[in-house]
Amino acid sequence: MLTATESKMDFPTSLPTFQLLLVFVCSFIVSIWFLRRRSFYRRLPPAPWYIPFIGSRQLYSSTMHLDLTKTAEQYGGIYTLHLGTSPLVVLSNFAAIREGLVRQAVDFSDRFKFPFTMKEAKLEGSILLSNGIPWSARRRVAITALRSFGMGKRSLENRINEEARYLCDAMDQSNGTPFDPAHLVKSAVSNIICTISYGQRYDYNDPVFKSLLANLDVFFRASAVETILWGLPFVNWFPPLNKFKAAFEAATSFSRQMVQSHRATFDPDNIRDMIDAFILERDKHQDAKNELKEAFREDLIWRAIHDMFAAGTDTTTYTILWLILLLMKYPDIQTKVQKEVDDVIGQTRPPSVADRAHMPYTEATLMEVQRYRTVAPYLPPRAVPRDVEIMGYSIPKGTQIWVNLWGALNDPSHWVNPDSFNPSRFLSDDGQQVVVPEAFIPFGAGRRACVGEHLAKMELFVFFTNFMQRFTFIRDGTSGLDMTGKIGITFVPRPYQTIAVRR
Ligand code: HEM
Repeated sequence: MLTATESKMDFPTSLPTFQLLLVFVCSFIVSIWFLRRRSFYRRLPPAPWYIPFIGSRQLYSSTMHLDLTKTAEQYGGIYTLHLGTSPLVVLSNFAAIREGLVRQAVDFSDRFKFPFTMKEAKLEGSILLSNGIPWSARRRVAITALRSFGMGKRSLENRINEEARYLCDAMDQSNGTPFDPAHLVKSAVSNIICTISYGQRYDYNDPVFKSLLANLDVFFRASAVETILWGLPFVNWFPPLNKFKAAFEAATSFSRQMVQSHRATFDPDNIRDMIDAFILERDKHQDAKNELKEAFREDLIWRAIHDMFAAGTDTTTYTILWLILLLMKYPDIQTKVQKEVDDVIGQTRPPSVADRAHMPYTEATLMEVQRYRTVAPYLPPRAVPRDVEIMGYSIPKGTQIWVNLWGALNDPSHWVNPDSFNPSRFLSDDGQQVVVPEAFIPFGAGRRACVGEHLAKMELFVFFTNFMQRFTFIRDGTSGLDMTGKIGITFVPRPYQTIAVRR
């Protein structure tokens, strides 16, 4: 039998053996994990050169849409870029985008979580930037509200026609002299989503409305480098980001106040607009003990409403501004649309969405504007929720995914001469039918595709036909027709002047 002293003396020899074994087992596990990880990373799609710790030059480019598309010509439709020290995978032609967003929709539908999450931004209340059940529940309420208060409804068509008349009247005040149409178009477009979301429209000169739109612009016009900064974890305090924080605070305080005032007058038997629809949902789930209660938290409602306002204003506005610029550049196309408008609608009756079916050339022109100068050239970044395989490559869980819509809309295997502006590409041989190629995806694809697609198409058609009933847009002799545009969160024309000549 061992004495206490002898048994204590055993420890110095047995403990290191145990520790050694532990270290060995841990090292073995870590090595296996590391080797598997390394071989997994080795199977990432091919990558062009990049600067360690800074990343790939394509991501810092002021013509990012073109650079991403050019890279696909060399590396294929799926490739890897680097942002800081992290790889990110780009889906950059139609085949790759369809494979990810449609065929593997479950794994490619999450948004990347931006480290730029100043507390006030409340990304967890967003539609555009949240994930999981809260995202799908909010998305569902927004789509239902759009249906109830808008999409496809005759009352909304009347509202858009009414707004188009305000807009044409405001343009008419230029009396045939050059003017910049940006503020007028933006105010008119924004008034449609304001009617649906807040239940009211605003005068184009209302100072509160003007400052709301100006603050929205600060965000959407962020440069490529600035948006890259939002994706880095350690720069939240970085002074150049303060202007975005201030603009965000100012723009969103509007939605916050609107939600408060709606709450004060809320009547569950009279749902007036989208804010009321969200308040109703919140009341339904307030006693629940699940994610829906969290999804519709009272203090988060404004966030989803702000998303609808922002996404519904910027994209449609700049599509119309590209349209006016292209009409000036291609007067023959403008004349053809005017003829179709005269033949089908005439000069006196307000346009109707039902006319679309009889106006293939007008429809084809709008589609070609959306293809040729797509306002959303790349989608808000996504991330894969687990390790996934795609097109023979492996992408580790959490990797950021970029989707280059510009690549799909200019993919030479789907579009003949993609660099030329040609509405006829969307027409049947006899010019009587609209043909929609599968690679035409300006509103995205899959589970996260744009919730406002139908509304946007309705707005584009009604505004366009109202313009063509009343005006011919011609260029101001002194200013050029610059098609290069500017990349921010959306792709917009540089400021320009037009002359709206009364027909
Ligand atoms: C010409 C006009 C428009 C274009 C080109 C456009 C395009 C897009 C695109 C490309 C996306 C990203 C889809 C994805 O990630 O797969 C998107 C998302 C979204 N759009 Fe639009 N959009 C337009 C108008 C609108 C309008 C009028 C509204 C609101 C009424 C709207 C609300 C949204 C929202 C809320 C999302 C986020 C969807 C989600 O993450 O689930 N958009 N849009």
